[in-house]
Amino acid sequence: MPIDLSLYLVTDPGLCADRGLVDTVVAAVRGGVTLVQLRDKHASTAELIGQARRLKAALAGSGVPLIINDRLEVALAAGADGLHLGQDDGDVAAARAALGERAILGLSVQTHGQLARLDPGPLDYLGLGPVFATPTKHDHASPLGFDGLASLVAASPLPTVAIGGLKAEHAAAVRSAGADGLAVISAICGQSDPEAAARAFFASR
Ligand SMILES: Cc1ncc(COP(=O)(O)OP(=O)(O)O)c(N)n1
Ligand SMILES: Cc1nc(C(=O)O)sc1CCOP(=O)(O)O
Ligand SMILES: [Mg+2]
Repeated sequence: MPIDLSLYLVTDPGLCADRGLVDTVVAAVRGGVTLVQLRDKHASTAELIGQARRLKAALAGSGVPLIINDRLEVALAAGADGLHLGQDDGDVAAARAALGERAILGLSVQTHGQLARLDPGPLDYLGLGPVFATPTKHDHASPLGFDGLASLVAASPLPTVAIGGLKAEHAAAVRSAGADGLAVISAICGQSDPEAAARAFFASR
């Protein structure tokens, strides 16, 4: 089945803390989120596996896949639906071999050079960013803006999702740039009503 990248929620332990990770994700899915990524740069492997299993149980029956950020062993142990890797997070061909053909495998891309060097074979989608500077990721690359995003999308051999500083009011411009969807953290995770925050991304459709 093709992946629906329309609205991709990436979680953050700090921003989701008030409402709790699972409640935030469940509410966001009610609001229309189509894909969820568990991203926690500080949790131990055991903690991440526990979080992933709880999220997977909460998403059961929703049709929304659970992707794990960075950590192949967590994706495997938790039976997650996929993995998202950055440029320095490991070998995509090895990840595909370990996860199997049915898993969803994504890769972050920031430059045309990275695009030119990648082998799309093992991959399902690319995360392109950051569109804007964002305090949520301190080590992000130079912002692309919408023109830079459109240029990468046009050269991409795979479906794309834009990320970095994106809010509901950017949905139309991201789609005009040709991306298949938006990935967001703070526009949903940090909000008091994650369901309404997610719904707002579809308001201008
Ligand atoms: C959908 C999506 N796109 C890009 C990223 C960033 O991945 P990476 O560059 O590996 O940075 P970290 O998220 O690991 O800090 C992502 N997570 N998801
Ligand atoms: C996880 C992540 N990756 C980025 C990239 O550019 O690859 S930007 C980013 C953080 C996105 O958070 P927010 O939606 O709050 O700006
Ligand atoms: Mg990473």
